[in-house]
Amino acid sequence: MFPYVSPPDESAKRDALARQDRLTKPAGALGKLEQLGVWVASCQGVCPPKPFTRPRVIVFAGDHGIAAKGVSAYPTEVTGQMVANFLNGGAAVNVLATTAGATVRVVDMSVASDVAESVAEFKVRKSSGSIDHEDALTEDEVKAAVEAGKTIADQEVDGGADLLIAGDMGIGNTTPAAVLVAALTGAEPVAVVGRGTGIDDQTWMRKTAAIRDALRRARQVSAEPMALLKTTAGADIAAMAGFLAQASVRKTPVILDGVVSTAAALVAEELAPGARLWWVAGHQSTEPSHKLALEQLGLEPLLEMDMRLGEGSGALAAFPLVAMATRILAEMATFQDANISGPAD
Ligand SMILES: Cc1cc2ncn([C@H]3O[C@H](COP(=O)(O)O)[C@@H](O)[C@H]3O)c2cc1C
Ligand SMILES: O=C(O)c1cccnc1
Repeated sequence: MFPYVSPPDESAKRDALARQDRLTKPAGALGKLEQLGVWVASCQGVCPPKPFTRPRVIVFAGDHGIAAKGVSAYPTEVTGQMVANFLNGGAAVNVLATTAGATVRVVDMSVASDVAESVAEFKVRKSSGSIDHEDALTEDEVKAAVEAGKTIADQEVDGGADLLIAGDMGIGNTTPAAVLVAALTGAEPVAVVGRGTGIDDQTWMRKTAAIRDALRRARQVSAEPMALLKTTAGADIAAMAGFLAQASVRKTPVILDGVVSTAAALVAEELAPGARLWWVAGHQSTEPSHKLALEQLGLEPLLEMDMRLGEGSGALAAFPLVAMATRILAEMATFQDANISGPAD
């Protein structure tokens, strides 16, 4: 389904590393901002790198059958209501994107209600199977969802997007995300269960039992990414996996968000090995399985802000750092340009 993913450009990386040392600062003094700038240059295949002109957030919305088991602090109808909020510009993702200079697109992959025709082009179904005892999707549905994610990445890159973020909206979605992380890292249910939207202890117990039951089914197919998505993800998370894989095929850098986008990323790395080299982790959310997923991908989060929202919010909070890192490498004067003495020898 996905062609070979080539890694970011080594020669641009070498040029970027060398240029960092020529800029008017003590060598290494901008710390991780320097590494980030080098990563951007290697993704773009050019040094100095180009400042981002069209960072894009795609919010993948979908409901989850498992929500009926009482695993969230909020009711299912919030998913559709939040899609309307995104379209009206009133959600956290809208404000953060505007502040960061990014734009937002919403895609209804599997919301339980009909929200807006305008964002339902790729809609696969309403909600998903209750993963504690049945598959989330059928074979055809999972293929359509991954294909939709792939098409959306193509549309965005063809439309000029030079940095991509996948956000999530779906009541109950931290349950399938936790199951995916457990299935792909070998962790136990209690190590991956989190408080999601802010659940109480009773709900936590129901959620842990749901994760345990779903994990029993997921483990049987954990070596086959499409079967794992069919068993465990909804159409929203499956589309996100296709989107993240295709972003790397299209050599476009991605900032990962929280536990839901990172769970999708774990599967994307299975679908398209090497894709992870095109991603940075925007933040580490408070969900315990997010840390496990990031470790498995070998990604260190840029921020730790105790955020637990999704929607792309953590990735957007990190975007200004990525933009700064890029412009530092592109626009700072070198010692030679500014006629400043280099290190004493
Ligand atoms: C108003 C509201 C806005 C949100 N935006 C993102 N989420 C996030 O919280 C939900 C996941 O947590 P859980 O698994 O506990 O349901 C998802 O909708 C996710 O996108 C929201 C949740 C709510 C209530
Ligand atoms: O980690 C996240 O992105 C997250 C956490 C809680 C609820 N929704 C998303």
